[in-house]
Amino acid sequence: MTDTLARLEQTIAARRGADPASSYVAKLHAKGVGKIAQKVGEEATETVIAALSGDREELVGEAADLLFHLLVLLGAREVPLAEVLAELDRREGLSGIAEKAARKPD
Ligand SMILES: N=c1c2ncn([C@@H]3O[C@H](COP(=O)(O)OP(=O)(O)OP(=O)(O)O)[C@@H](O)[C@H]3O)c2ncn1[C@@H]1O[C@H](COP(=O)(O)O)[C@@H](O)[C@H]1O
Repeated sequence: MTDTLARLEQTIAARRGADPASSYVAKLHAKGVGKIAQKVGEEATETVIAALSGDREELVGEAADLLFHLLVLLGAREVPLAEVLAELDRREGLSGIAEKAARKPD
């Protein structure tokens, strides 16, 4: 699974500088990070709607759109997927209570 996302991250990075007329990734970048963030919000909402509708196929499609646009957003902000995965790995090592404390130190 992470192989797929890592490959997609590389494809997105390679397409950033392409012609916006022939590349959706390049078209999004040309519109700026605000537009990319907006797309993530839209795809998240569509994912929620699909989950609530009970249409499994629709949910799979919307979740794929969401993950793709999230990778585009991370790339635009120069946050490598590996950094996000490392954060998830870190949390995996924490219990529920310890995780709460680690995330919200008082
Ligand atoms: N995984 C995807 C992927 N998922 C969704 N989409 C595109 O995301 C868009 C979402 O559709 P919308 O109707 O919401 O958006 P839109 O109407 O095109 O745009 P707006 O009007 O919202 O600005 C569609 O154009 C889809 O084609 C994707 N476009 C590209 N990829 C991957 O990115 C790679 C590079 O793509 P290019 O940059 O196009 O070469 C591809 O090989 C794929 O692996």
